[in-house]
Amino acid sequence: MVPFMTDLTASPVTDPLSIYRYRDGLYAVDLVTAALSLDFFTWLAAHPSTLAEICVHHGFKERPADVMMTLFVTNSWVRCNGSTFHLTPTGQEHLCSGSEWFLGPYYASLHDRPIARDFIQVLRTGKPAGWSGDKAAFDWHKAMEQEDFARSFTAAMDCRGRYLAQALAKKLDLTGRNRLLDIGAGSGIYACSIAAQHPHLSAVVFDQAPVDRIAGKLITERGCADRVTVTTGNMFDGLPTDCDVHLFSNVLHDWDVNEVRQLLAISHASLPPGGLLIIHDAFINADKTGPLHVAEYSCLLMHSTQGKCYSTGEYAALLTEAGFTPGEYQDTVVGRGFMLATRG
Ligand SMILES: C[S@@+](CC[C@H](N)C(=O)[O-])C[C@H]1O[C@@H](n2cnc3c(N)ncnc32)[C@H](O)[C@@H]1O
Repeated sequence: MVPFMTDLTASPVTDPLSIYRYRDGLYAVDLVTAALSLDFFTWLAAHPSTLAEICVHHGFKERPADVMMTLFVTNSWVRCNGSTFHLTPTGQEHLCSGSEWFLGPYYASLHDRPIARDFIQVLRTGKPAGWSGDKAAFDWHKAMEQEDFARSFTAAMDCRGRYLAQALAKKLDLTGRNRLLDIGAGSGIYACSIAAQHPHLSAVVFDQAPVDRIAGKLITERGCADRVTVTTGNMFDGLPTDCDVHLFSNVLHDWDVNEVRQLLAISHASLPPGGLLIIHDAFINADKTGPLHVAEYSCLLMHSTQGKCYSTGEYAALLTEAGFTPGEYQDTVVGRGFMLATRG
């Protein structure tokens, strides 16, 4: 077999963790600021509430409210007893007006930051920022149909994936598997890295135009074209049926729970019995108490996409409902990891 031109099995010499962390966690402070601008913590101290009660009282939608409460629990400002959220002593002392240690005014000069203001809209509409009725606003999915935006977004995913994909590929046991379908593949860096690490596999990169063309060029440049091909399509319309491994890498986190359900059902319908599904992403833990950097990253996704970082428990339930047998979560690098599931 001819080796790929780029060694996609190589790891970097140094650790880029802090560089990923700044980018991933960037929006969390704006969500904290938004909550303080509504004096949310003072209200919660007086009214311990379930997520549904918080949503009803404040007119919030469930997806953004869940991301917000997960951030606060993860920071130990709020705890969840049963299904009721209460302020912790830290939250009561530093986040409630009336306390001599209240830090709200320290954040007041940040209230008008554009992202903090967006968060109030996202909490109230449930729609990603820019989708809330402003026609001129940014629509990520529409933008991805434009060549220039698709090229720069795909480059962003590609450079991030160069490190994450080799780490994932090294942890996967794909013995006895033949052909991988990388769904919403972007540049194809995951398909190429997995094929490089597992030389018996072929792979299909599945994405829509113009990302398909961008991926095709990169796959050729990396010397992977003899084993990695591109198929163009809309994943919501169905998937090729000739693969025994499916990969959703950083795809499900862009979508709300109904679309995740739909995508898992489509994957189930296209895999053979015993087929393997890999979800590669940043996962909240099962009891939704961390990790902090994933709770922070989820703020960015909640702001800009229709999704969030789902918990391992939420994925296990959705996978079971779709007819898969979910496996344990496994870590890779920089707060990412994967869950495997077998098609029943
Ligand atoms: C966040 S990127 C993830 C790219 C890559 N899997 C990774 O891990 O970096 C989401 C990808 O899903 C693709 N996508 C979005 N909607 C899609 C659809 N309906 N059908 C196929 N691909 C889609 C986008 O074009 C984009 O490449």
